[in-house]
Parts: sequence; structure tokens; C-alpha cells
Amino acid sequence: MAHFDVVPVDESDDWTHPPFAGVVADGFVFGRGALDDKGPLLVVPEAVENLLAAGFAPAREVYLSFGGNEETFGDAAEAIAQALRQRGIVPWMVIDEGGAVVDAPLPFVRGAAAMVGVGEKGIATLQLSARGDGGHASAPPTRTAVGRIARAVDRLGPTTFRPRTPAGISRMLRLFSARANRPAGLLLRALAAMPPVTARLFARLGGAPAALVRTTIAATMQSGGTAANVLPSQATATLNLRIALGESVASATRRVTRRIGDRGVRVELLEGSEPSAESRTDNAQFALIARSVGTSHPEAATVPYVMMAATDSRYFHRFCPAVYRFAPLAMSAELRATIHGVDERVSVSELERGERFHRALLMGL
Ligand SMILES: CCCCCCCC/C=C\CCCCCCCC(=O)N[C@@H](Cc1ccccc1)C(=O)O
Repeated sequence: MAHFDVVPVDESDDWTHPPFAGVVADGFVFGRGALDDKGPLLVVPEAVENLLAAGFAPAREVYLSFGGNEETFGDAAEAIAQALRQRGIVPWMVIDEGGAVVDAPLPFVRGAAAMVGVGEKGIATLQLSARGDGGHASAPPTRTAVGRIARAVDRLGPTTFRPRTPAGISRMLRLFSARANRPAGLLLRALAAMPPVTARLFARLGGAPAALVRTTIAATMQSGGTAANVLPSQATATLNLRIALGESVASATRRVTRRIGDRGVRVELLEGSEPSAESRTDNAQFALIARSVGTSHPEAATVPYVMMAATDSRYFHRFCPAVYRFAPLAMSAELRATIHGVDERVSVSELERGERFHRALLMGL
């Protein structure tokens, strides 16, 4: 799977090469979508065409699913998944974006790792709204609409949701423990054996580690008011929740509503998508991915993790138990920072390695 739509470019950004010209320079193809997700997309048909040209026929049926509205949370992949379901097809394995070959993924962990998303968090977009008495701002009541919304958002701190370590993260720590120096290795092994301790530690670290183990809430939009001296009669805030594996859109919405604890604040679910289950790592599918990584990126260990953002594969994990999120391209931290940003680019040699990965995968089916 892959998608060919891209996020827009801010015209005021200073790109080294124009974002829609496909300039090849210094061994890289520059352009919006180079990593997300046109590079990972094009290595798939490249591998298929090369195998077809060589007269190869795969042992299983292969379906290519390329969507055109992933970046807007669209339904192209849903339609593709539905078409397969209607034909009674349950894929043996699904592979989509959401992982990459990265260097030194955790502090003290040496070497490259092919990070494969074995699960994916869910999403809920909630709108909070409050009404208040409009009027002159010179004599405000104790509780205004904006004040109610501000208090509600403030109540939704990081402890709103309990942390829990997915099995894939414990396995990731166990694999990393072998590649860390001695004291760090012992710590990682201990954490791998004690998921509740990992959950508490990662939650305390905040940022990405915390997002791996708990449902997060980000207030992303606010509105209300028409003039500086007018009390608004209504105010709203939009919350973007990323729902941890094991929870649900409904349970997360209930918890948010309880936490806010204010009947004057209406909580409305605008859209939601359930978190995935975890795909196994002790099966033939994961072993095939690891073998294919061995062909394209022999320096990298194949390691499971949990994807914090949403991918098109969310429409497949509902009926297919083996869904993996992995683009077979090395992406340094610097390159990952260009995704949705400035100077997004993909190295030509990585495209070649990506093609090799998919060729190995198809030949190993
Ligand atoms: C120890 C941890 C190591 C971490 C290694 C990370 C390796 C992964 C590297 C790169 C992966 C990049 C994948 C980028 C995919 C982004 C998908 C995305 O942004 N999806 C959107 C979907 C969406 C949702 C709601 C509205 C619009 C779009 C998202 O989730 O926001």
C-alpha cells in the first residue's frame, strides 16, 4: 500500500530546489512527497515491473493499493478495502507506510533498525463547545464561554489517560537491549520484562515515548468571539486524540467528558477511527519482512514498534490480522524532519534499496 497525494507547501518556505520540480541533486530527489509517500510508492511498481519483465510469477495473489487522499483522512483506501472484502479476499499480509530504516532509534542503542509498525493508534476529533451570555466585555460574568472552554482544555492534562505498554514495545526494548552498551542494555532488558514500569517511565519522559504508551490529547483549534470588547455567546475548541491500543473511540470520549466534568461544555465526536490490534511478530509474515530487510538493508535489525499517526492501512486492520507499517527506505532523523516540512527528499540509492526489498518480499511470498 502507499498513497500518492501530498500535503501542501507553504510558499514562504525556502526550499533548496522547487518543491514540485522533481530536481535530482547531490544524490537526492527533492520534492514534496518524496518520503511521504511517493518514494515508498514508486519502489513497489518498480519491483513488480522488474519481476514481470523477468517472467516471475508470485506464489500468492498480489494486490497493489494506492490511495489518493490519505493526507486528508480520506476514504480511497476504505473503498479499496471494501472492494476486497466484497470479493471475500482477506490479505495474508498488508504492508503500508509508517515505519522506516532509522539509525540509533533510542539513546544508547547502536546501529540501524528497520522499525516496523505492528500496531497503529486510533484517532478521535472532538469538539468542545460552550455558550455564555453575550454582552459588553466591561462587566463580565464569573464564567464566560471562553473561560469554560479554557478550563475544560486545562483539565485535560497528560494524566487524563493511564499509560500501558503494548507488547510490540516490550519486544522492541528486548531487541534493542542486545544492541546497547552494558548498563543501558541491562536497563532496556529490565524494562522489557516489566511493562507497567516501562509505561510509567515513558509517560514521565513525555513527547514521543509518552505517545507510545498512552492516549494523547492535543488542543489544535479554538474559536469564539467577534470583537475585542464583546463577550462571545459561544466558544469552541477542537481536540485531536490519538487513542492507545486497547482503548476505543467511545471509551476515550467518555473519559474526556468525565474529566471536563462541566455540563456547560458539550463534547461532540466529529470523527473517529479505532486503534488497531497488534499484528504478531512470531509469524511467517514478520519473518518474511525481516528476510527482505536482510536483502535490502543487511545492516539493520528488524524491530517492531507502534505507529503513533494514522495510515491508510487502518481500513485493513479491521479484517486482516497481519498488517505492517514499513517503508523500506533509510530515513535519518534529519530526513524524517523534512516530512511535511522543507526540503523533503529521498536518496536515489535508497529508492534502489526499496525496490530490492519489495522484490525480495514478492519472491518470498
Ligand atoms: C523508538 C521509536 C522509533 C521511531 C521510529 C520511527 C520510524 C518511522 C519513520 C518514519 C515514518 C514516517 C511515516 C509518516 C506517516 C505519516 C502519516 C500521517 O501523518 N497520517 C495522518 C493521517 C491524518 C489524520 C487526520 C487528519 C488528516 C490526516 C495523521 O495521523 O495525522
